[in-house]
Amino acid sequence: DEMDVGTIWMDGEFVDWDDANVHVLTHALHYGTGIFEGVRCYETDDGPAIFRWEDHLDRFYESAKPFEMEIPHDPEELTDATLELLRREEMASCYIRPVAFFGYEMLGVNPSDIPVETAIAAWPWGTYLGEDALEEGVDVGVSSWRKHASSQIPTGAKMTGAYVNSVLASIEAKAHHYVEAIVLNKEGNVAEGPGENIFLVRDGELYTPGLAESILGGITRQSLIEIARDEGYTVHEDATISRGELYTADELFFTGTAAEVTPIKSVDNREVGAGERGPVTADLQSRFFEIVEQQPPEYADWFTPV
Ligand SMILES: Cc1[nH+]cc(COP(=O)(O)O)c(CN[C@@H](CCC(=O)O)C(=O)O)c1O
Repeated sequence: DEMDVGTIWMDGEFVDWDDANVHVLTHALHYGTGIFEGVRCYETDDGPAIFRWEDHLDRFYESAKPFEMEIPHDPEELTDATLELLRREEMASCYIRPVAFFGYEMLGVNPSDIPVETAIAAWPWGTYLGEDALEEGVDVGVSSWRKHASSQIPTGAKMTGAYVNSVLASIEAKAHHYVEAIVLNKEGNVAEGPGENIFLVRDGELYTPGLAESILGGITRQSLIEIARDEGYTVHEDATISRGELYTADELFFTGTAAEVTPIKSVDNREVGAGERGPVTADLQSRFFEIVEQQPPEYADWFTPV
């Protein structure tokens, strides 16, 4: 199949893609008790380099904390395994998916005696929201499913089971012929996308919901905040954005490892601004891609060479 790039690292071994399997009574399959990361490696002017690897690896271990999950591999081992995987597969630009999960022992909700399994896969992954999404922008719909509150599931952690919320929102968006959803939190204010953070531009200033809005603290979000400020923009990073403000925004865009910087051109069939990628979005999008392709010295610590 088109994703098969050869080998996958599983608990210390490199195994063939087709042999990277788990038992059907794996705890995480039944109860959503896995944690994962999404990381991009970019082909830069100085060779392939992973974008903000340390930040993603930090979040990987943080995501395990609410489950009292002990990942039986230290950061150095996972870093070496990832670099070795990318070198073996000779992939310059790719998407890296580390995952750790309660494996197979016995079922029952409590995972405390279940062994933890860890795997790292990588494959080429193009534009997340469609071929022309980065240039043309995407049409999105506000979901009728609300984001679970961080008091119900820690939204700062990338827990596999939590993504049923994102899946439901995504199914609904597609059913309504939208490319993607925007999910509101239980207060009815804007949280994020199913797999992305969101930014709003109004009168040249940027606004993005903060952690109190039950969002994932995205690494691309953090990068865009820093890049925008370096470019002289004012950024409100703990904004509370109401649904109506989505309709009257000058510009909207998603950020994420997979989504990168994707303009939003309409919400619930209302055009955003001129109904196309806005000027501030275009400016920050091109600066983001310039950075990930050229590794400029001022952002050098964001890159781990392969
Ligand atoms: C809910 C959610 N919010 C925000 C983000 C952006 O976070 P960051 O990647 O650190 O900037 C992601 C990443 N979504 C990952 C999974 C996508 C998938 O379909 O699976 C990703 O972009 O890798 C989310 O899943």
